[in-house]
Amino acid sequence: MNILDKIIADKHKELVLKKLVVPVSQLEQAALFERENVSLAQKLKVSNTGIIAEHKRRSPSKSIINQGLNVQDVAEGYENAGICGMSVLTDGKYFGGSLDDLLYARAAVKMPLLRKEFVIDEYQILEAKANGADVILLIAAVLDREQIKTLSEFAKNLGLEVLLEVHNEAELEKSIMPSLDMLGVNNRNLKTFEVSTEVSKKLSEKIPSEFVKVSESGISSVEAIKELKEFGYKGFLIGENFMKTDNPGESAMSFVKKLEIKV
Ligand SMILES: O=C(O)c1ccccc1NCC(=O)[C@H](O)[C@H](O)COP(=O)(O)O
Repeated sequence: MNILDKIIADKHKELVLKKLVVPVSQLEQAALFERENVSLAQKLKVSNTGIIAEHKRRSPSKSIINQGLNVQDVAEGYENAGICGMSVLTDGKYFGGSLDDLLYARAAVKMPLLRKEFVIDEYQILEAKANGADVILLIAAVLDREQIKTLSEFAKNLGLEVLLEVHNEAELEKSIMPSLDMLGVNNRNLKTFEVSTEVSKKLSEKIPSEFVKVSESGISSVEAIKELKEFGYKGFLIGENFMKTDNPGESAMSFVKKLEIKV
């Protein structure tokens, strides 16, 4: 079993328990359920920099990254840095995140928030909405076409945007459909942890132009972003590079400033 299989097996168990503790009706009654969505796709389309910065305490590939920070401080720092949106990892077992992280980030900032989760069930999309997300992630490596269609349409009906993540051509080909807003290419192979921005470059020409292209993982320099922009990418998801520092917001701010000079 690779790490992705293990995560998904755990998600199935987690969901059985969660549904017993918090019924759908409770999620639908949350005050944030009525909140109007802020579009990440629109922000990326008009931005010169396109940074989506992630809150990531630890990960299966890197173990501990930074466990000593307050998510609200990180969110405020990122917003002050002028980034386009924030990704909040909500998986507890493998990433040290929680839905509370999403809720606290929402309380702190106005910018679009992506719930970074291994979504396999509509219930998780309701949780995302109830806890202040604007965007959900769907990972093609763990979903078939029918599931991508059902889950993305469900999210769209709730007013959420959908970032669909792929890592190879087969995943991309099976996933293209109108209910997606952004197509993300993960430079990290989630089964082997190998990372290369060449993956984004190779897949770029296969992504239809109506989708906002996002390059994810392993990005740590403005030069890498400059190169990826030449392949049509408008969004750049960065986690560890900011989170490994004592002040991710300040790191993001100096990164954005350097990028503005270069682009
Ligand atoms: O990051 C991991 O080790 C990982 C392992 C298994 C599944 C997903 C994983 N990461 C999720 C992500 O996609 C990244 O957190 C995100 O793209 C940011 O990556 P980075 O800038 O390299 O921290």
